[in-house]
Amino acid sequence: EKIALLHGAHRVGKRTDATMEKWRGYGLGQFIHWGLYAIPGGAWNGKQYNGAAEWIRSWDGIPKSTYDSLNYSFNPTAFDAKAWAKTAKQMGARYVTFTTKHHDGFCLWPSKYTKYTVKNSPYKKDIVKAVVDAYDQEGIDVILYFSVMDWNHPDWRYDIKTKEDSIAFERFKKFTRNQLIELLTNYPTVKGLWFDGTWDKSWVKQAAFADELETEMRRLRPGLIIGSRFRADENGKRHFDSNGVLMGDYEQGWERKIPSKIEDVHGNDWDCVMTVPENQWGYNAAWNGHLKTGTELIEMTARCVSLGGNFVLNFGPKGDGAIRQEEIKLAEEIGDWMKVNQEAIYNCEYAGFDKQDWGYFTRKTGTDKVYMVVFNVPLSGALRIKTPSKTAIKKAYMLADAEESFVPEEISADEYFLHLKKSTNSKPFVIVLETLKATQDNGTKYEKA
Ligand SMILES: C[C@@H]1N[C@@H](c2cn(-c3ccccc3)nn2)[C@H](O)[C@@H]1O
Repeated sequence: EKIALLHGAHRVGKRTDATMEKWRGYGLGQFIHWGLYAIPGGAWNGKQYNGAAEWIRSWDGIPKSTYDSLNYSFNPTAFDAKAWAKTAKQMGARYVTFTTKHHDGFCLWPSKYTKYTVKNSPYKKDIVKAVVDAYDQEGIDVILYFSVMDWNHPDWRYDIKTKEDSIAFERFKKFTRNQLIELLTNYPTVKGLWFDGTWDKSWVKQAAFADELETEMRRLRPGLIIGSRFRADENGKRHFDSNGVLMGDYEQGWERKIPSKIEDVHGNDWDCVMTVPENQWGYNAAWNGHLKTGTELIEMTARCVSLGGNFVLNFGPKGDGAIRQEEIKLAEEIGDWMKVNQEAIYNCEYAGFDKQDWGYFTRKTGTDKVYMVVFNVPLSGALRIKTPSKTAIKKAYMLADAEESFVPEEISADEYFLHLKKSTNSKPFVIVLETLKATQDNGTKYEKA
């Protein structure tokens, strides 16, 4: 039984416009977390903090006013947005999500609405503009990350308990709206906004304001892409409203985690944003714990695309603006793989085949072309395929070398083995399946492989 909502979802199901269809097909994206937190890089007075480096201001023992004065030390002499964009291009990223303002409130653009910006730093220049222009030139779409929570702003509140809180937070809401309109006006080519810092009660109570602001931003920038993390409905429900309907254009809940089956995505668009270490977004000089390898990140990319989402890999440039060597190396490894196999990632979607242990199926959107992205060759060398009912395999061949083809062995109704030659693949590889859906008008049951 649906309940009446004024500020819940305003659309059921996926957006069908061209801008969103392009977003849906991105496959692989880059996240960049950069700001004052990159200067301490997870350590303060020689002491390493084991939390996320971009949250260091919030850790006990950090003198907040000293942290806040880091804008006077911000002078990234090695910052080169063109070099960043080239790295992203080389990796095969089709879009970038870039931090304009993180929780600490420092703005990487010269906002008119606060002094706490790059303009009041030795660097002075508009970093957001440099990034937008450089990525536009590489043909990589730009999404701007914006944290509503702003630890620096005197009117920010975690909750609204007193009349004074309420008066202050009204000022904060105006400030937030001003900055968002400013970003959309200054950088008209950006395709969307990636909101964060929206979980505290103060903002969750602003259902009507946030709903109206989202509507205003969409009017100002038709086609703008905004995810489910921006606002809550009037009952405080986030991501999914009180009727269980996703708010915004895609689900933004997959932070450092990936859905395991198609049912988990509820027929919505979604992106997964992922760190190389367990949980470091901003630059941390000491990367501890497990660092994901190139192959692991390629597998995460394939897994996301196989379940209809995009995989967005995070980079945390250093305080001087250079990207760290470990990230450059990962971008090269991923890029080398994408150069050969990008056809199985770009403009692909959930294939509708049963998941198999050897890897992931993706489908070229709107076609009968299916890709098998293979990570785990079974000891038998036989790759099992269970096709959707009445689907035949017309052809099967290696994406990297169409001459290397397979004759599927039918082992039961709609179930086949592809027998691999005893070649030792050290890297994930892709097999193309050209399938045929048996339909009434093609007469015969359907042609066998
Ligand atoms: C995209 C990522 N989101 C930010 C984040 C959010 N949170 C968080 C932590 C506890 C509760 C709710 C949210 N931790 N990190 C990270 O700082 C990074 O920006």
